[in-house]
Amino acid sequence: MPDVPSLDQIQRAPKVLLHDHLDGGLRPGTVLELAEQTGYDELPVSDVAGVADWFAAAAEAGSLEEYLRRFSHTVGVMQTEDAISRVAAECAEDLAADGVAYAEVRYAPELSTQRGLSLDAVVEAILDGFRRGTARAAEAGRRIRLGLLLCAMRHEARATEIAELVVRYRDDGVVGFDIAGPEAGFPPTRFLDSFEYLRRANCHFTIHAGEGFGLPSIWEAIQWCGAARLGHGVRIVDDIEFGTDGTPKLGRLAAFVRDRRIPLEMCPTSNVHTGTVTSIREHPIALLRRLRFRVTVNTDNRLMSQTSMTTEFSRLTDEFGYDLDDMQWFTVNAMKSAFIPFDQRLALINEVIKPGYSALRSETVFGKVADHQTAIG
Ligand SMILES: O=c1[nH]cnc2c1ncn2[C@H]1C[C@H](O)[C@@H](CO)O1
Ligand SMILES: [Zn+2]
Repeated sequence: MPDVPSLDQIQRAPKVLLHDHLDGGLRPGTVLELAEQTGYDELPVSDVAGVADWFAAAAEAGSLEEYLRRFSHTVGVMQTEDAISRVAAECAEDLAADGVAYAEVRYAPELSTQRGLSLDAVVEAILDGFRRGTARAAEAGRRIRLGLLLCAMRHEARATEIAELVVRYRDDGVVGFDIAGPEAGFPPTRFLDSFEYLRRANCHFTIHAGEGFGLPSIWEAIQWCGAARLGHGVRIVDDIEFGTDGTPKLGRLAAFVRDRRIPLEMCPTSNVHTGTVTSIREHPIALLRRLRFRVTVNTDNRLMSQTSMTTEFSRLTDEFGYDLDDMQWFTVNAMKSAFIPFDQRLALINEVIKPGYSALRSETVFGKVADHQTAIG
């Protein structure tokens, strides 16, 4: 019988997050305050509970396109350097409080240029916020390290500028590139020149693929563009068949993804909300974990999907009975797949993740011994 971790243990366990959108994780109260401070008057609601509920209605979106509509209001309040920096600082603090030891948070700087900010100013405001938030978390006794991924929006045409921005800020906390936004109709090869440029510059990138569109999108992301990781990648299961005896048979693309250990940045709750999967129970993460794909667990959008790393893991534990060993497996997978240098990843695995899980495991063992002694004593 596996040791199913308690909610408190899941929260305290060191976690690694590779896929989290800065504009998908604002505190509801911050959305309201920033709207007032920056003169943004298009919020559909005017109290904190109303804001939280309004964004949470994304849970009923049912399609990626509908889900994405909610972002116009978070982006709407992220148009000044102070506002962006505050959002980034709170993001660092919130993730640290959730027990995240390392996170790569992503944002599309082009979204914050509506009032004239330059792309560079947006990036600097985020990095400044990360520094302040990380320091505040450290003061509260929580250590977190953050990297920034810059996204280009798939339905716009600024990928070249954003790729250049990644190169410009690579030594200051920007660790990679991504494309985000509607997937159907905007295939990865639309940005092939940007991906080729980044490869020649030895930069890392992931691509949202296999969420709002299927295998062709994943195939392009990997085989044409050279993505190091897949954002979601859920629909890789379309390339797995089952024999009459239930034996899974991998198609060539699925086999390639597994053989090459291409990380899948899976976001279970978000996938339910975008209609990519019907429920957590039906989520392919269980099958892919069993088949030993390099699966990782992520939040995507904490505000819209009302989630956190603790919530994601507790939902998975409830549905699939995952224990601390499983949690550590997902976490080490994520740390191995991060875009920071190898020696730093290794240090986090050996000095933070493994000792953290060992401590939790011994707690469980000693807890049992203590219970047993109480029972016989
Ligand atoms: O799950 C997603 N798929 C594609 N795009 C997404 C997802 N979640 C957020 N985005 C978009 C909306 C944000 O405005 C943008 C940058 O963070 O990325
Ligand atoms: Zn995403």
